[in-house]
Amino acid sequence: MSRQHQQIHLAAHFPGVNNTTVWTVPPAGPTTTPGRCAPRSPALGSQIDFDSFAHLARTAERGLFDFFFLAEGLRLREHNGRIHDLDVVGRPESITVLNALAAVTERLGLAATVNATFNEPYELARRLASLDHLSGGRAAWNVVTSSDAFTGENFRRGGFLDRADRYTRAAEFVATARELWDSWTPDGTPRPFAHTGRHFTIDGEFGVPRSPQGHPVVIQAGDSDEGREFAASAADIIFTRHGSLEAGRAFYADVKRRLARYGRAPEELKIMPGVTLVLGDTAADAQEKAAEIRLQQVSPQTALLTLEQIWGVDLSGYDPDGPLPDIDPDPDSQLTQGRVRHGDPLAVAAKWRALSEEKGLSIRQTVIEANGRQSFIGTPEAVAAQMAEFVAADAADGFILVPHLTPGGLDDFVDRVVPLLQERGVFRTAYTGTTLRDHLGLPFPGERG
Ligand SMILES: Cc1cc2nc3c(=O)[nH]c(=O)nc-3n(C[C@H](O)[C@H](O)[C@H](O)COP(=O)(O)O)c2cc1C
Repeated sequence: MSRQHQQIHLAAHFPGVNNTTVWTVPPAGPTTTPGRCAPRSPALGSQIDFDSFAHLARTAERGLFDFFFLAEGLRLREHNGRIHDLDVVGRPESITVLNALAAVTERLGLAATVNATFNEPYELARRLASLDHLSGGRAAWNVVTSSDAFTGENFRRGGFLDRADRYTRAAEFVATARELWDSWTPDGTPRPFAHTGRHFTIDGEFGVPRSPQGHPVVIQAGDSDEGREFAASAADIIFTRHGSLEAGRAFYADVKRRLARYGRAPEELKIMPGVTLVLGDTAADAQEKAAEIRLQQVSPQTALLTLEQIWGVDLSGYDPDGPLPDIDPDPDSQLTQGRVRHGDPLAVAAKWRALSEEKGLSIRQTVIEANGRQSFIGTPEAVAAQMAEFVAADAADGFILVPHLTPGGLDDFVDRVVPLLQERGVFRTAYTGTTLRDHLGLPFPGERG
């Protein structure tokens, strides 16, 4: 075998739909100020400027990454009319941004998060096939399934589903999109399509010729049993939150085991956790930086609102630097609005109380301790070694890196860690193909267009 080492796949996540990002661009003033909230107006400029997207994408391509990834937040998280102070407002629509990035990159895959609940197959299949054409075979679709009424209110028809239906719709959506993509022959002849199903009944002729990848790469993000099953049946990549070695190994084994049921080989679905990292010249330096970043990511207001998501009651009267509330959560509360779900509120509250008591932590310190851990902290050598170990131990096939600074947060990784991964023989030293399917080593559906 020429390849002794398991190869790592890398993607760059452009932050911006929650409080991961510490908006210190440019770095004015001390970065150590506790609880410094992102000023909205300077942040607004850098998150919309095309230069920000282009910088991160070019950095990822310089680092020979597999793809660039845009998340999507259709509505800001809100509690009692209060919006999370570090959440990003006003992010441009993802596929539009990726079409523009296709013009300033050559090889990098371009992945858009688009919701299967609030869109329609014909239109989305057309836009993704168009991106695949314009980029020469680099398009990917992260299929998300948020279906809450709060987000649904944005859409004309109320647009939300029962939780139980969100994956049946997503699965039929992806299958229908693939019927449309397959309706043109590789030599350029359109054939009529007709789809009759529970969620969609459509027929006609698809407007876009077969694209270079045949089917844009499909990514799934969702962690429930139905979500994993949907990924095993239909996705090329899973974007997961399981970033620790043990949780990663359990998730990896569980998901790969499901593939055989669909006649698929384990390598046909790549598992890529979203991870954060902090590099330092020494281990102590990295730990110190990591603590500063955690403090910035969890402002006093973020700490209280995070707690409200669990407790389900208005906690605005509590002091973020004081102890946890002694009242119990309301598990049936409608107070919290948004995407983040922490699991059973009573169980989470009990866990957080125990943590706070054991270590003598305030509300804010508890949230930081429970939620704010970075995945890889250390010198470039240590981080490269840990990443290689993860992949060798079957805890992941690669990583979606979520930098905490935009747009320069990946520069250090590309300059200092990528060369070390290459030296270890676990990461490419040049792109060998032109499409995202080539980078990922994924099969091409049907005949190559
Ligand atoms: C790693 C990860 C990233 C996600 N990113 C997004 C996103 O960018 N936009 C979105 O609307 N939902 C996002 N979701 C939410 C999922 O699509 C889904 O609605 C949610 O996880 C509930 O499904 P589940 O019960 O299967 O986990 C993400 C979920 C995960 C696990």
